[in-house]
Amino acid sequence: MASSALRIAVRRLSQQSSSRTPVLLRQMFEPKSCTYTYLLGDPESREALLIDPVLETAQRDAHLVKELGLRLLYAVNTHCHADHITGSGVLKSLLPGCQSVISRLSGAQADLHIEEGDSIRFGRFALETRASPGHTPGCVTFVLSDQSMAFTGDALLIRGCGRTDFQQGCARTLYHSVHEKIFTLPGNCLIYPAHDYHGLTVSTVEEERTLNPRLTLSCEEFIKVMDNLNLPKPQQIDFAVPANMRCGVQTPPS
Ligand SMILES: N[C@@H](CCC(=O)N[C@@H](CCS)C(=O)NCC(=O)O)C(=O)O
Ligand SMILES: [Fe+2]
Repeated sequence: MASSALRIAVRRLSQQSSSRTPVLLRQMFEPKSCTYTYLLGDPESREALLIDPVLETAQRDAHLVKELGLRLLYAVNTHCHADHITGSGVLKSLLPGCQSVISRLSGAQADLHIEEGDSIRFGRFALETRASPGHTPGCVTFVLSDQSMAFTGDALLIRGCGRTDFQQGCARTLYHSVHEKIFTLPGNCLIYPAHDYHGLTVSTVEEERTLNPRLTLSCEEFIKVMDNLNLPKPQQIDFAVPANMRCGVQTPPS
Protein backbone atom coordinates (compact mmCIF):
# COMPACT_ATOMS: atom_id res chain seq x y z
CA MET A 1 0.00 0.00 0.00
CA ALA A 2 2.71 2.41 1.07
CA SER A 3 4.85 1.46 -1.94
CA SER A 4 2.00 1.93 -4.47
CA ALA A 5 1.26 5.36 -2.92
CA LEU A 6 4.95 6.14 -3.30
CA ARG A 7 4.90 5.01 -6.94
CA ILE A 8 1.96 7.34 -7.66
CA ALA A 9 3.72 10.23 -5.94
CA VAL A 10 6.91 9.55 -7.92
CA ARG A 11 4.93 9.38 -11.19
CA ARG A 12 3.18 12.67 -10.40
CA LEU A 13 6.50 14.32 -9.58
CA SER A 14 8.14 13.11 -12.81
CA GLN A 15 5.08 14.20 -14.84
CA GLN A 16 5.33 17.63 -13.22
CA SER A 17 9.03 18.04 -13.98
CA SER A 18 8.70 16.83 -17.60
CA SER A 19 5.80 19.23 -18.15
CA ARG A 20 8.04 22.18 -17.17
CA THR A 21 9.14 23.70 -20.44
CA PRO A 22 12.90 23.63 -21.19
CA VAL A 23 14.91 26.75 -21.89
CA LEU A 24 14.14 28.43 -25.21
CA LEU A 25 17.30 28.73 -27.34
CA ARG A 26 17.73 30.31 -30.76
CA GLN A 27 21.09 30.54 -32.54
CA MET A 28 21.30 33.39 -35.05
CA PHE A 29 24.11 34.22 -37.49
CA GLU A 30 25.61 37.50 -38.70
CA PRO A 31 27.48 36.72 -41.95
CA LYS A 32 29.87 39.71 -42.21
CA SER A 33 31.74 38.86 -38.99
CA CYS A 34 30.55 35.21 -38.81
CA THR A 35 29.14 35.94 -35.34
CA TYR A 36 26.56 33.83 -33.51
CA THR A 37 24.03 35.65 -31.37
CA TYR A 38 22.02 33.55 -28.93
CA LEU A 39 18.51 34.24 -27.68
CA LEU A 40 17.74 32.46 -24.40
CA GLY A 41 14.35 32.64 -22.75
CA ASP A 42 12.03 31.14 -20.20
CA PRO A 43 8.84 30.11 -22.08
CA GLU A 44 6.85 30.38 -18.83
CA SER A 45 7.81 33.82 -17.50
CA ARG A 46 8.73 35.11 -21.01
CA GLU A 47 11.93 36.67 -19.60
CA ALA A 48 14.83 36.52 -22.05
CA LEU A 49 18.36 37.67 -22.83
CA LEU A 50 20.60 37.91 -25.88
CA ILE A 51 24.26 36.87 -25.89
CA ASP A 52 26.62 38.72 -28.27
CA PRO A 53 24.14 40.74 -30.35
CA VAL A 54 25.59 42.49 -33.44
CA LEU A 55 24.73 46.03 -34.55
CA GLU A 56 23.81 44.99 -38.13
CA THR A 57 21.32 42.34 -36.91
CA ALA A 58 19.90 44.16 -33.87
CA GLN A 59 16.60 44.90 -35.71
CA ARG A 60 16.24 41.22 -36.63
CA ASP A 61 16.88 40.14 -33.04
CA ALA A 62 14.45 42.71 -31.60
CA HIS A 63 11.80 41.56 -34.09
CA LEU A 64 12.26 37.91 -33.04
CA VAL A 65 12.04 38.83 -29.35
CA LYS A 66 8.72 40.64 -29.98
CA GLU A 67 7.38 37.92 -32.30
CA LEU A 68 7.98 35.27 -29.62
CA GLY A 69 6.29 37.43 -26.98
CA LEU A 70 9.47 37.64 -24.89
CA ARG A 71 10.61 40.44 -22.60
CA LEU A 72 14.30 41.15 -23.15
CA LEU A 73 16.02 41.80 -19.82
CA TYR A 74 19.64 41.82 -20.92
CA ALA A 75 21.93 42.25 -23.93
CA VAL A 76 25.00 40.38 -22.72
CA ASN A 77 28.50 40.43 -24.25
CA THR A 78 31.11 37.72 -23.73
CA HIS A 79 33.86 40.35 -24.31
CA CYS A 80 34.74 43.64 -25.97
CA HIS A 81 34.61 42.42 -29.58
CA ALA A 82 37.23 43.45 -32.14
CA ASP A 83 35.52 42.25 -35.32
CA HIS A 84 32.04 43.82 -35.06
CA ILE A 85 30.13 46.49 -33.17
CA THR A 86 27.85 45.15 -30.46
CA GLY A 87 24.08 45.52 -30.90
CA SER A 88 23.61 46.16 -27.14
CA GLY A 89 23.21 49.94 -27.38
CA VAL A 90 20.68 49.79 -30.23
CA LEU A 91 18.71 46.98 -28.54
CA LYS A 92 18.34 49.16 -25.45
CA SER A 93 16.58 51.75 -27.65
CA LEU A 94 14.51 49.18 -29.58
CA LEU A 95 13.42 47.25 -26.47
CA PRO A 96 13.11 49.62 -23.49
CA GLY A 97 13.83 47.82 -20.22
CA CYS A 98 16.79 45.94 -21.70
CA GLN A 99 20.10 46.45 -19.86
CA SER A 100 23.55 45.99 -21.37
CA VAL A 101 25.95 43.62 -19.60
CA ILE A 102 29.71 43.00 -19.93
CA SER A 103 32.51 41.97 -17.58
CA ARG A 104 34.05 44.59 -15.31
CA LEU A 105 37.50 43.49 -16.51
CA SER A 106 36.61 44.43 -20.11
CA GLY A 107 36.80 48.08 -19.07
CA ALA A 108 33.79 48.78 -21.33
CA GLN A 109 30.75 50.86 -20.40
CA ALA A 110 27.51 48.97 -19.69
CA ASP A 111 24.51 49.13 -17.39
CA LEU A 112 25.71 46.08 -15.45
CA HIS A 113 29.23 44.77 -14.90
CA ILE A 114 29.71 41.10 -14.07
CA GLU A 115 32.56 38.99 -12.78
CA GLU A 116 33.46 35.38 -11.90
CA GLY A 117 30.60 33.61 -10.11
CA ASP A 118 27.89 36.17 -10.92
CA SER A 119 24.53 34.79 -12.04
CA ILE A 120 22.34 36.41 -14.67
CA ARG A 121 18.77 35.32 -14.03
CA PHE A 122 15.93 35.09 -16.57
CA GLY A 123 12.74 33.47 -15.30
CA ARG A 124 13.45 29.95 -13.94
CA PHE A 125 16.93 29.93 -15.51
CA ALA A 126 20.30 31.53 -14.86
CA LEU A 127 23.65 31.89 -16.57
CA GLU A 128 26.69 31.44 -14.34
CA THR A 129 29.67 33.66 -15.24
CA ARG A 130 33.08 31.98 -15.54
CA ALA A 131 36.04 34.25 -16.20
CA SER A 132 37.91 32.81 -19.23
CA PRO A 133 40.61 35.37 -20.09
CA GLY A 134 43.30 34.95 -22.72
CA HIS A 135 41.69 36.10 -26.00
CA THR A 136 41.09 39.34 -24.06
CA PRO A 137 41.55 39.91 -20.29
CA GLY A 138 37.79 40.47 -19.85
CA CYS A 139 36.50 37.39 -21.68
CA VAL A 140 33.84 35.35 -19.88
CA THR A 141 32.02 32.08 -20.55
CA PHE A 142 28.36 31.77 -19.59
CA VAL A 143 27.18 28.38 -18.32
CA LEU A 144 23.48 27.52 -18.00
CA SER A 145 22.82 26.61 -14.37
CA ASP A 146 22.18 22.89 -15.12
CA GLN A 147 25.53 22.82 -17.05
CA SER A 148 23.78 21.53 -20.20
CA MET A 149 25.25 24.32 -22.35
CA ALA A 150 28.04 26.90 -22.28
CA PHE A 151 28.46 30.07 -24.34
CA THR A 152 32.21 30.38 -24.72
CA GLY A 153 32.55 33.62 -26.70
CA ASP A 154 35.97 33.60 -28.39
CA ALA A 155 37.73 31.61 -25.65
CA LEU A 156 36.82 28.27 -27.23
CA LEU A 157 35.68 27.95 -30.85
CA ILE A 158 34.67 24.66 -32.50
CA ARG A 159 38.03 22.89 -33.16
CA GLY A 160 39.75 26.21 -32.53
CA CYS A 161 40.04 29.12 -30.12
CA GLY A 162 40.28 32.88 -30.09
CA ARG A 163 43.50 34.47 -31.27
CA THR A 164 45.79 36.05 -28.69
CA ASP A 165 47.74 38.60 -30.75
CA PHE A 166 45.82 41.80 -29.86
CA GLN A 167 43.69 43.35 -27.05
CA GLN A 168 46.25 42.21 -24.42
CA GLY A 169 45.73 38.58 -25.45
CA CYS A 170 47.83 35.87 -23.77
CA ALA A 171 48.09 32.30 -25.08
CA ARG A 172 49.22 30.84 -21.73
CA THR A 173 46.27 32.46 -19.94
CA LEU A 174 43.84 31.22 -22.61
CA TYR A 175 45.16 27.65 -22.34
CA HIS A 176 44.56 27.63 -18.58
CA SER A 177 41.12 29.26 -18.93
CA VAL A 178 39.90 26.62 -21.37
CA HIS A 179 41.34 23.69 -19.40
CA GLU A 180 40.22 24.92 -15.98
CA LYS A 181 36.93 26.71 -16.72
CA ILE A 182 35.48 24.91 -19.77
CA PHE A 183 37.00 21.43 -20.02
CA THR A 184 36.00 20.79 -16.38
CA LEU A 185 32.31 20.96 -17.38
CA PRO A 186 30.41 17.68 -18.05
CA GLY A 187 31.44 16.00 -21.33
CA ASN A 188 27.93 16.29 -22.78
CA CYS A 189 27.72 20.04 -22.06
CA LEU A 190 27.00 21.76 -25.41
CA ILE A 191 29.52 24.36 -26.57
CA TYR A 192 28.10 27.40 -28.33
CA PRO A 193 30.88 29.73 -29.56
CA ALA A 194 30.69 33.38 -30.65
CA HIS A 195 31.99 32.61 -34.16
CA ASP A 196 32.42 29.87 -36.67
CA TYR A 197 34.22 30.22 -39.99
CA HIS A 198 33.54 26.68 -41.30
CA GLY A 199 29.74 26.32 -41.08
CA LEU A 200 29.74 24.42 -37.78
CA THR A 201 27.17 25.42 -35.17
CA VAL A 202 27.64 23.50 -31.92
CA SER A 203 30.07 21.12 -30.22
CA THR A 204 30.43 19.46 -26.81
CA VAL A 205 33.01 19.62 -24.04
CA GLU A 206 34.01 16.00 -24.74
CA GLU A 207 34.43 16.66 -28.47
CA GLU A 208 36.67 19.66 -27.88
CA ARG A 209 38.60 17.99 -25.05
CA THR A 210 39.55 15.15 -27.41
CA LEU A 211 39.45 16.66 -30.93
CA ASN A 212 40.39 20.34 -30.66
CA PRO A 213 43.70 20.52 -32.58
CA ARG A 214 45.03 23.42 -30.47
CA LEU A 215 43.73 22.68 -26.97
CA THR A 216 44.81 19.01 -26.99
CA LEU A 217 48.45 20.19 -27.26
CA SER A 218 50.68 20.79 -24.25
CA CYS A 219 50.66 24.36 -22.99
CA GLU A 220 54.09 25.11 -24.48
CA GLU A 221 53.11 23.65 -27.89
CA PHE A 222 49.86 25.64 -27.78
CA ILE A 223 51.78 28.88 -27.17
CA LYS A 224 54.03 28.17 -30.19
CA VAL A 225 51.01 27.56 -32.43
CA MET A 226 49.27 30.73 -31.22
CA ASP A 227 52.44 32.79 -31.73
CA ASN A 228 52.60 31.68 -35.36
CA LEU A 229 48.99 31.99 -36.56
CA ASN A 230 49.85 35.06 -38.68
CA LEU A 231 46.19 35.99 -39.19
CA PRO A 232 45.26 39.28 -40.85
CA LYS A 233 43.74 41.68 -38.32
CA PRO A 234 39.90 41.86 -38.26
CA GLN A 235 38.61 44.36 -40.85
CA GLN A 236 36.55 46.35 -38.32
CA ILE A 237 39.00 46.35 -35.40
CA ASP A 238 39.99 50.03 -35.53
CA PHE A 239 36.45 51.31 -35.10
CA ALA A 240 34.78 48.27 -33.45
CA VAL A 241 36.92 48.26 -30.29
CA PRO A 242 36.47 51.98 -29.46
CA ALA A 243 32.71 51.70 -30.21
CA ASN A 244 32.36 48.59 -28.04
CA MET A 245 34.05 50.36 -25.14
CA ARG A 246 30.94 52.59 -25.25
CA CYS A 247 28.36 49.79 -25.57
CA GLY A 248 28.35 50.17 -29.38
CA VAL A 249 26.91 53.69 -29.31
CA GLN A 250 28.31 57.21 -29.06
CA THR A 251 26.30 58.11 -25.96
CA PRO A 252 26.99 56.27 -22.69
CA PRO A 253 24.32 53.85 -21.35
CA SER A 254 21.74 55.40 -18.99
N1 LIG B 1 38.33 37.75 -40.76
C1 LIG B 1 37.59 38.23 -39.66
C2 LIG B 1 38.36 38.08 -38.36
C3 LIG B 1 38.69 36.66 -38.03
C4 LIG B 1 39.31 36.61 -36.63
O1 LIG B 1 40.39 37.12 -36.41
N2 LIG B 1 38.56 36.03 -35.68
C5 LIG B 1 38.94 36.06 -34.29
C6 LIG B 1 37.68 36.13 -33.43
C7 LIG B 1 37.01 37.44 -33.51
S1 LIG B 1 37.90 38.69 -32.60
C8 LIG B 1 39.73 34.86 -33.87
O2 LIG B 1 40.10 34.78 -32.73
N3 LIG B 1 40.01 33.91 -34.77
C9 LIG B 1 40.76 32.76 -34.41
C10 LIG B 1 41.06 31.92 -35.61
O3 LIG B 1 41.80 30.94 -35.44
O4 LIG B 1 40.55 32.21 -36.70
C11 LIG B 1 37.26 39.72 -39.80
O5 LIG B 1 37.93 40.41 -40.56
O6 LIG B 1 36.34 40.14 -39.09
FE1 LIG C 1 36.90 38.48 -30.19
